[in-house]
Amino acid sequence: MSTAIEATGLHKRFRRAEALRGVDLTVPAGGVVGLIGPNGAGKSTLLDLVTGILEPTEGTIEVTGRVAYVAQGAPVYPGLTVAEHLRLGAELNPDFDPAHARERVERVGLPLTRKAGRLSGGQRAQLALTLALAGRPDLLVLDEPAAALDPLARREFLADLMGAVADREMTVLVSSHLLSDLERVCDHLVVLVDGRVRLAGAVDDLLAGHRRVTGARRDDPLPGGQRVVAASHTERQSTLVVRTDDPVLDPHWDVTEIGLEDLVLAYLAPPAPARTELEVVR
Ligand SMILES: Nc1ncnc2c1ncn2[C@@H]1O[C@H](COP(=O)(O)OP(=O)(O)OP(=O)(O)O)[C@@H](O)[C@H]1O
Repeated sequence: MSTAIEATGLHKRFRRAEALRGVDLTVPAGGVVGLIGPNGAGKSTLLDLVTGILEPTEGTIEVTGRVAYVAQGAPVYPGLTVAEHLRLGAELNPDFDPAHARERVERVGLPLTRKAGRLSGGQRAQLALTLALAGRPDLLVLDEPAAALDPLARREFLADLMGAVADREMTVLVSSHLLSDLERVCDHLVVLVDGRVRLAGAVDDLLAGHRRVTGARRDDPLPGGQRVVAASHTERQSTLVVRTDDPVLDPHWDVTEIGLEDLVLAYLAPPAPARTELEVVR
């Protein structure tokens, strides 16, 4: 499988903050990659490095093909009309496909003569997405594209984005701090916490490789080689999220599958202490 993004040992320091603290990441080409993490995790910084707006302090990043970037808030020129945006796009970008842009503008119902400053938040996001797609990128990067939209507009925007992806060979890297935005649309997930990648992989593989286990509380350290991602305890019961490629056969534990939201939440929580390891009986 070819690679869209390859980052190795990526650090980015600003004067006061270390936004990225050693990111190693391989993003396969094709499909939608969700970048999720809490506020301040370094998502925008990583996207700025992917798009070449920023240079890393340390490490390397390689991106394959043409890149289009819709930055946070879907910036457009408020004083220019929709038609003027299309003309500007064509002038600035030799790869711009004006027919595609015009067809899309009509389809999503953007009035050509309306100034961008008078469009709704959802329409502005659509305009920014149209301009990006018309550049026929190999990699489309979107930073919190739906943040300003209400839930319905959000859903429509993301569904439309999925349609655009299905029509062509393209990788989409889309960031959000809301998993609900991403879980319906992404094939691949990267969880960034505190400037580091805490989890990355194909969604199907991630779901297959984790289980939630519950059982009567044990205070003694649990032997075994499987990694506990998160643990919570009541007086009597322990609930663990474990990373395991092997079936958990110990009858002490009740094992269930885990949904994507709970899986991501487990990785967003502070890491479980190393001693809480679960015995896996093969
Ligand atoms: N230009 C900058 N100058 C100084 N510090 C910065 C700059 N850009 C980002 N930072 C800092 O780097 C850290 C990561 O910020 P970043 O915007 O990449 O996070 P984020 O995950 O995109 O957050 P959010 O979800 O809030 O947009 C933060 O501590 C932020 O204050």
